[in-house]
Amino acid sequence: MSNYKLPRKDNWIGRSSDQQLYLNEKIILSSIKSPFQSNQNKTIALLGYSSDEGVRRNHGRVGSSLGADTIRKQLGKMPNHLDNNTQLIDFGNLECNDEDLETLQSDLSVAVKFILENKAIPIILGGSHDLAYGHYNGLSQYLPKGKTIGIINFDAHFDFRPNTNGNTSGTPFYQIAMEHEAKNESIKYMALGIRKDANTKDLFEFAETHQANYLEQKYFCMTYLEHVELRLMQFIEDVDYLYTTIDLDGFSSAFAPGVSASSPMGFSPDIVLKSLKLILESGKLLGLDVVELNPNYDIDDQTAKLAASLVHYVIHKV
Ligand SMILES: N=CN[C@@H](CCC(=O)O)C(=O)O
Ligand SMILES: [Mn+2]
Ligand SMILES: [Mn+2]
Repeated sequence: MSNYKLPRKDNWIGRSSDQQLYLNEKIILSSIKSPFQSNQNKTIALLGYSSDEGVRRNHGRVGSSLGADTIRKQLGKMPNHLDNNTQLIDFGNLECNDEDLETLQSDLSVAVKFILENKAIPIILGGSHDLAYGHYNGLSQYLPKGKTIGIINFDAHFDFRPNTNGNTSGTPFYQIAMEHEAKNESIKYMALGIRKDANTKDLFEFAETHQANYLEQKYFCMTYLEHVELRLMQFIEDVDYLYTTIDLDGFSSAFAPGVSASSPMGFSPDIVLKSLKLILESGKLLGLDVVELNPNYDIDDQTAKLAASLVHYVIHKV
């Protein structure tokens, strides 16, 4: 794992209380290279994916390589409501230093599998959305054959672009779909918040021909809560495990300006929290990531704080 960087204490700043009232006091820094035994009831493992290459190849605005550390800096300032039997570990970052995105993705798969084998729950901090390909592969390599993983993607985009010219932030679910197709299986995928003005006709056609579930942005809101919950529950019932990926560019830019491709007409945090509640209560969540934070375009740290709040919600409910 040549791209691996150890966790840094200076990413965990904030108030100190001597009673672990804050997450910067709760966090444990550990190396992914040394086996750990989770001796607690629950262990949550944070790992960063730091690369701009996927966005660069996808013609986007670079800066997501700074995302993981920026989320940590906000998360550490937040209150700790975890009980003493829950461990929160920072395993540091996987960083792409030589444009070798494909190696970074396979390093991520190895790391995710390692985390699961040690009975911890992986939460990957991004980082561009190409990390989804590595994250998903790690989850699937960990599971016995025959178990199904449903992908729930909160996103303005399908990310079904062909990877003919290499993997990018726009290709992860195309790659997964094609690998399933080669085995005569179909991808179990649900995208929430898809924007018609941000996905071309061929991407919608790909979604139809590959039985992908999706809800357009105009229906992914509190007005249609019952419908959203029904569609989610139907999807969750049909799979053994869940992989959840939150692309911050799906949120309205009123909430998340700090991304590569912002969405003025995006969704709101309230409907995402309702959806996450269902996902977490299903007990099927295997791994989760928050992707595409680009601090270069953030305003007053709003997007970083939103990302940290989402992680805060998940770690306290998982
Ligand atoms: N992960 C992002 N994927 C989007 C980016 C859109 C854009 O840059 O405008 C996509 O490829 O469609
Ligand atoms: Mn995406
Ligand atoms: Mn997106």
